[in-house]
Amino acid sequence: MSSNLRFLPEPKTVAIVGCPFSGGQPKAGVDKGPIHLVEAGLVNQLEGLGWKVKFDGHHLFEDINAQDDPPIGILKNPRLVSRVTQSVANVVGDHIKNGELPVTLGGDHSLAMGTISGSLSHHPNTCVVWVDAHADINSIETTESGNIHGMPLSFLLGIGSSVPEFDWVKALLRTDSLVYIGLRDVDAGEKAILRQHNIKAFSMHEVDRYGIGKVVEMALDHVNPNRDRPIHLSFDVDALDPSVAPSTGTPVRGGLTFREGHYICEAIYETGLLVAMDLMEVNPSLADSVSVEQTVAVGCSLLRSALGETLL
Ligand SMILES: NC(=[NH2+])NCCC[C@H](N)C(=O)O
Ligand SMILES: [Mn+2]
Ligand SMILES: [Mn+2]
Repeated sequence: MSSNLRFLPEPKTVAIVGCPFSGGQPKAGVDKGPIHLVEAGLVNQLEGLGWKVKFDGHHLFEDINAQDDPPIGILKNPRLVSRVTQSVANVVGDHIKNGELPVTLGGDHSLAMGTISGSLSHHPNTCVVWVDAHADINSIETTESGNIHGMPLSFLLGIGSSVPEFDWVKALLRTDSLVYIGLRDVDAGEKAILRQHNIKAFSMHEVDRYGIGKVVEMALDHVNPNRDRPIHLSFDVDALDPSVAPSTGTPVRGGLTFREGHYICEAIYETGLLVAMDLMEVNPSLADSVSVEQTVAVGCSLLRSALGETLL
């Protein structure tokens, strides 16, 4: 059987990049997300879909003492986040070079600075579909929290003043190569950035108006009109409604339904253009055990949908 993914040779191989990292935001526990996803049986589930699965333990990150990592401006843990995401960029890039599909499990969404850099290093023409309640595009000038998980896209796009600590991030992503789905909690400074750079976003308002089928089609028409560019799917579990995925650090009501979230993954798989996926912000320390189990299960099932599971 030949791979249904255009940029992936046979035998179709997924490399799980578990990233137990929480330094891009203040809540403990999000570093346990990847461990829970793997313990829930993710590897077997993907093998069940016909994938060869590579997973040899979670990524080990260097640690930097808090006192050695004072804020830059108001950015918190800047050196730690920079080094960790740089190592993730190398790992993800290497998997793609080896002909594998990297699936990165977060951990907080600052990790996407690494994963997307990794994708772009091998496929410079990659477009990004960012599924999130948040825009994660604050610059050093606009961030109010100083949490870098709210900022990865500004670095990747080269928006705002550069922060020397993040010099390794090559601003290789073009503003017309990014599209959002699911936004509903966007900071004032971020709204200004989206407007100024004409960045395409389908908020929950558009999901309500057009339906998810049309929204995904319009999103792909924007970044990938000829359906020939590699796609990096970065999925923040908080894009889903908190009733669907409660265990996450920054839940926002009014989110995607279970089916809408899965539809996005199914439709991206159907393009045959997926080259990398992130599943971020699962935090098993937040909420009760039933909610945790529910959130972890939904994370696994989103990943299965993006890797070809169908309903029939
Ligand atoms: N990946 C996330 N969950 N991001 C939440 C970001 C929230 C807020 N916009 C901030 O800059 O801090
Ligand atoms: Mn989010
Ligand atoms: Mn996010």
